[in-house]
Amino acid sequence: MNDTAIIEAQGLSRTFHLGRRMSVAALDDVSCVLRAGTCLAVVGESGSGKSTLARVIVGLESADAGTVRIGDAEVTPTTARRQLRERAKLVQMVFQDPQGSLNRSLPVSATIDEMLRAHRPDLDRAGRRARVLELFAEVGLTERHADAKPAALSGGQKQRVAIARALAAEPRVIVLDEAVSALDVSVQAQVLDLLKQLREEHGLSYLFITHDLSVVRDIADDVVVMRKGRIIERGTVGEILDAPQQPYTKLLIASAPRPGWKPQRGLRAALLEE
Ligand SMILES: Nc1ncnc2c1ncn2[C@@H]1O[C@H](COP(=O)(O)OP(=O)(O)OP(=O)(O)O)[C@@H](O)[C@H]1O
Repeated sequence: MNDTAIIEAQGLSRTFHLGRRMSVAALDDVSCVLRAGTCLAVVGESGSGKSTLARVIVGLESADAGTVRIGDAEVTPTTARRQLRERAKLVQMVFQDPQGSLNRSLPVSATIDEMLRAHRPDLDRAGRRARVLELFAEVGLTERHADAKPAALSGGQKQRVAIARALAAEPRVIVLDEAVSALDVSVQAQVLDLLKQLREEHGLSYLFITHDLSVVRDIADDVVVMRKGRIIERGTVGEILDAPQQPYTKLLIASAPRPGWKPQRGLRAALLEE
C-alpha cells in the first residue's frame, strides 16, 4: 500500500435534465482519490450518485465540469477504439449483473477469449485457450466451468467469470459497481476473499461502489459517503465505520444488514427525507 494516487477525480459535476423543468445533480463538485494498491469504497443510498461517479471515472459518461486522472492520463469520454483499448488496460469495470457480458448461447470462456483477442494479439488460438484456463484457475473455476453455458453457472460463479474477464485486460484498477450486492452472504464473502487475494497478487486498486455497508469493512481501506450527488464524509474505513460524524453516515451504518438487525423504518425515512 502507498500514498500515490492511481485515480484522482477533481470537482466532478454532472446534471441530468429530465425535461424542461426537472433536473438532477447526480454529481455536485465531487473530488476523491484512490491510492495505488488500495480499495476506496463509495457508499450511499440508491440515487446518491455512486454509479454516475464510476461511469464518469471510467469515461463511459461525460462530466459537465471537473477532471479525472488515472495514472498519468487524463480520462475523457471517447468512442475511439485505440483510446478505449488503452483505457481498458488502465481500468476495467465489474457490474452487479454479470449476465451483460455473457452470451447465453456460447460457453462462458468466449467472453474471456474476446477480451484476449483485443488485448493479447501476441497469443494464437492455443495460447488464448491456455490463458483462459489460467484466468479461470485464478478465480477458482475449472475447465468444466469454462466450457459451460451461462445458465449452468451460479450467480457467484458468473461473477467470478466477470472478474476473470476484467483480469484478462491486465488493468491497474477495477471498478466494482455493486459487484457482490446480488450474491448470498456466504457467496459474497467468498468473492470478497477472492478480490482481496487478486489485489495482492496483481497489485490492483479497487473502486468499490456499494449501497451495503456490511461488506465495506472487509475490503475497503478508505471510504467516501455520497448523498444527493455530494461527498458528505470521507475517511479511513475505521474512521467512517467506527466513528462516523454525519447523521446520514450513522444512519447508513445502522441500516446495514447484520445478524439480529432490525430495520428502523421511521428514523430512516425521516433522515433520508431531511
Ligand atoms: N442517464 C440518466 N438520465 C437521467 N437521470 C439519471 C441518469 N443516470 C443517473 N440519473 C439520475 O442521477 C441520480 C444518481 O444516479 P446514480 O445511478 O448515479 O445513483 P446510485 O447511487 O448509483 O444509485 P443506484 O445504486 O440506484 O444506481 C439519480 O437521481 C438518477 O435517477
